[in-house]
Amino acid sequence: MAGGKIQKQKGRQHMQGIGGGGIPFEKSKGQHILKNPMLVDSIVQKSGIKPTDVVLEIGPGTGNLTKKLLECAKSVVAVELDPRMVLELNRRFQGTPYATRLKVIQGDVLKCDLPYFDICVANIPYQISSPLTFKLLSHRPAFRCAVIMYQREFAMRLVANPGDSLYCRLSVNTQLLARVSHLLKVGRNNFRPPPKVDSSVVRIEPRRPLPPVSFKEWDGLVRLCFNRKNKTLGSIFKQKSLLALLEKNYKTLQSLRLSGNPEAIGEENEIVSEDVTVLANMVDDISMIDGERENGDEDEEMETDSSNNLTSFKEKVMGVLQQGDFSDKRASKLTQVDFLYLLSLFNKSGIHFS
Ligand SMILES: C[S@@+](CC[C@H](N)C(=O)[O-])C[C@H]1O[C@@H](n2cnc3c(N)ncnc32)[C@H](O)[C@@H]1O
Repeated sequence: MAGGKIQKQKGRQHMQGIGGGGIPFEKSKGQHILKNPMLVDSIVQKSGIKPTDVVLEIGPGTGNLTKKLLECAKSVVAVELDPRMVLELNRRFQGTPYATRLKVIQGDVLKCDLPYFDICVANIPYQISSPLTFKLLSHRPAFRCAVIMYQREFAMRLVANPGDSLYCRLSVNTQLLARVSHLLKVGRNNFRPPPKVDSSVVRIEPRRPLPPVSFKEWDGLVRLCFNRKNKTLGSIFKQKSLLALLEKNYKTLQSLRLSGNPEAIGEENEIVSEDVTVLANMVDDISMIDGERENGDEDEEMETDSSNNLTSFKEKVMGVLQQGDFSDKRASKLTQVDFLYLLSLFNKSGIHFS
């Protein structure tokens, strides 16, 4: 493995330890280098890389994982933010048989265009976990699988099932687009310097084909439901402000349709063409915290006998929930299929969430 001994950096709290070539690690860039060769081997082995594969590595650092990837793959494209690491990486592989099969892109992976790849294998900086995951999932053509090291809690949210305490909007949205499975638990002492949290390696396999749903609509509905994931859908959809918003959407779409405006949503369940871009955009606020609102921060519920315009719209919404037997259900227990069914029922009644 590359890298010398860890040295204490007095007075430089953002730098913890020295990497290969004497590079001080920067905490702000999530620089925690894998130091356990057996773990690196295990990650590569579980990735199932074929000799014909192009592998994308994000954040190669000093190249400990990169070297093992180069041993199995046709080629490796590595995207690294830190120019010092890029220099170190080039120095490490220069003059070796690997040099011609490694391409290093210097830059922020969230901002650069990703090339074609079959598999992504990466020990990523944890601060970009969410946007990076959805950037990968919106990449086309879709890759075969990604094997990624995440902070343990983030990983457990990705793979959480209905009823699990960590089941949240991140779980539902990721699992709509991909099959996710937990591969390995990784203790913090496998890294230099050790991070404050434990980690897990997760496998992500994009679904092909993707479910026929507008992701903007999907995320609109899921966001509402998980805002209060332990409340019944009946009580969530009784909120006056929510009903008013949905009704406004409903009326706008009705009038656009009547006027023949092409921007109006056409056939129910039609998939809009910009969907893939939407995936990358909709994740900005999908973080580890699912944003459930505290009790006491409740919107006013619509009275059943209120005689304003909203009453009939509320009945329409309640009718949709009853039709699918959803009134007493909670987001925390709903499966992908449940959400897809609920969305289709709403859409069939002309109610939309984007
Ligand atoms: C957790 S370290 C992994 C290093 C190496 N792959 C290993 O396992 O030993 C994360 C690496 O990602 C790089 N990095 C941080 N932010 C990045 C970004 N936005 N785009 C690309 N690389 C980034 C860091 O400089 C660092 O080298």
